[in-house]
Amino acid sequence: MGPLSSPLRLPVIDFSKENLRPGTSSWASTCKEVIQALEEYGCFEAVYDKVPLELHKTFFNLLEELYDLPLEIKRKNVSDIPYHGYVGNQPFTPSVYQGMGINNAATLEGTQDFTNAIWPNGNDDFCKTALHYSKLIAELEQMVMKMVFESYGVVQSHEDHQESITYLFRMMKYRVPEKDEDDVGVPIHTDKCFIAALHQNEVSGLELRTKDGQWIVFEPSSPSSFVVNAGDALMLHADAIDFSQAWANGRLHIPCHRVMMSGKETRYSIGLFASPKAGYLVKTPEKYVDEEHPLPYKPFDYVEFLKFRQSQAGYETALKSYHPFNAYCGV
Ligand SMILES: O=C(O)CCC(=O)C(=O)O
Ligand SMILES: [Fe+2]
Repeated sequence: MGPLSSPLRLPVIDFSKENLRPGTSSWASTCKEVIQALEEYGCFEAVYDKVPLELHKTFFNLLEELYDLPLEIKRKNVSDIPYHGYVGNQPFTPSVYQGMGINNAATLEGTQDFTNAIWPNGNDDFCKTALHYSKLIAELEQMVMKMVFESYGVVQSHEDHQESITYLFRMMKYRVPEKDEDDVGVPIHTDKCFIAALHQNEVSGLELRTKDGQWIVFEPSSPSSFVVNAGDALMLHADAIDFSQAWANGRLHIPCHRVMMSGKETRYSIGLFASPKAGYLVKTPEKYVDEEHPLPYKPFDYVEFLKFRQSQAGYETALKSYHPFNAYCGV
């Protein structure tokens, strides 16, 4: 096989280094790799062994048990925010897909709320494991976000940013399509969050689109790998910074992606999505706005935005643009 036929791969970035701490040379070189990858692909493969393999395995076993519960139990995972609760077995969702969500994940309250809704007598094992697991993944995302802020020269805003976010932990099951059944697991979309970290069992299916329209199938190079993916809210943030500070090449790519099912095995995956908290107004910090650099987007409430996306008007907007922030809050 010549180089032309070798499949495209995501950049691989090692987050397992011993002393990956701000101020060290490995931190500085990893920052560079992160920004290059986010600007070119909007995503990368993070090798992150702070989540022990045993924990991945334990959690994915619990996930199988969770999905073996009757549908009426799984439907107890409700949320008034679109795609934050149980999704599946409805005419408008892909037939092979089911997803459930822990809101306010990486906190004891959030994880307990989920557990108590599904198991009224509690399920300590699930609760503890999900909490530990999501906290470790959140640490990876926090590192990546700190690197983004540092690279764009606004590291002092990272703490405020950290205060403004909440985590949604989504757990997905994709069954093998039947003969002649649609093999789409998740239709093409961009994530709406700031940043997401995704991990899968040994079954691939996640495909991410490059700037020039080619599809990269995520084939992890190690069992400790995550896809780190930039969402629409991060583009907004980076645009604002870029705008105000006239950074050359400071624009992130937000990759469209999808899940396609093939083969004969059930796919499980998880994603931790860092998003603005409900009621929190996403806006360009005032210090970046002046006559020369007018507001790039109108301030908006993220959860209201998600609700808009769910409405008929939002649906029609999404058909026209994969980057619906412009349509929703463009100046
Ligand atoms: O299952 C996956 O790997 C990705 C799912 C996804 O893109 C999403 O839930 O937004
Ligand atoms: Fe996604």
